[in-house]
Amino acid sequence: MPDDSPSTFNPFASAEITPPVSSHWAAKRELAQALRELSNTLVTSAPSEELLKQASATISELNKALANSPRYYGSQEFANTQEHGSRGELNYELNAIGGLSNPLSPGLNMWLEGKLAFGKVKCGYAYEGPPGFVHGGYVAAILDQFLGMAQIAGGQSGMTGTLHVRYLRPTPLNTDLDLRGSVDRVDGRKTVVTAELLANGEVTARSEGLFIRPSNTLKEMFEKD
Ligand SMILES: CCCCCCCC(=O)SCCNC(=O)CCNC(=O)[C@H](O)C(C)(C)COP(=O)(O)OP(=O)(O)OC[C@H]1O[C@@H](n2cnc3c(N)ncnc32)[C@H](O)[C@@H]1OP(=O)(O)O
Repeated sequence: MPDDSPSTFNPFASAEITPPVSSHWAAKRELAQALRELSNTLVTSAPSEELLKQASATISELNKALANSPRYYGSQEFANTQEHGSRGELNYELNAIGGLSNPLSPGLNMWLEGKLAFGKVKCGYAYEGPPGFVHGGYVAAILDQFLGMAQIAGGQSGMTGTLHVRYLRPTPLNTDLDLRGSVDRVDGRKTVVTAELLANGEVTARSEGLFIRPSNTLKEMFEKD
């Protein structure tokens, strides 16, 4: 059983990708990466219809085999098993933007250095919006997740109340993107965090998020088993 102690798991401690907590998650990370590559190939290739249909049938068969295994719908159900990791560990694997075992996630890596937050991500062709550039919705999603983590630098945790993004220039695909951010101010349950997204050293988007630590009622709602 994985160690559930939060003191042994801090994926934001350094720029290094935190290793998976078990061989199960290591194998899932590999499969998620293979699926990302498959998505990239699908949106950048023009195979024959025959090959496309053959690929659909093969993948459907594989999906049936995977679906026959024990199923847990959402990270809370995984956590309830007490066999697949703590909530923090599961978020690191399954999150929509940073989850390394989630093929939809571009695998945003984030870490803290003192009061500053940093991140790295690269978006392939599956994330295209304007030709050659990242879809603005993904830019906002990446910034949302990053700002959410950066709150930790101010010792806070909360949900996004508002997110403001100023798109300064298109964000290129297939390019190492850097993020940097910090807590601007904390006022009770409210934390304002700011961040920038950079490509090749140039800021492509600037954002500010207001994060609100939920009231007890909401907290109880999220934490119910
Ligand atoms: C480490 C990884 C972190 C990941 C972060 C990822 C970020 C996310 O994507 S989170 C998902 C997106 N966000 C959501 O779904 C949030 C949905 N909204 C909610 O759950 C609630 O409205 C929530 C939690 C924001 C506030 O609820 P609650 O705690 O009941 O707030 P409430 O007591 O009514 O209000 C508290 C204060 O905040 C203000 N406030 C509440 N909501 C908002 C809002 N959306 N915008 C601005 N101000 C707000 C209120 O006016 C009040 O202000 P004041 O104290 O000055 O009167």
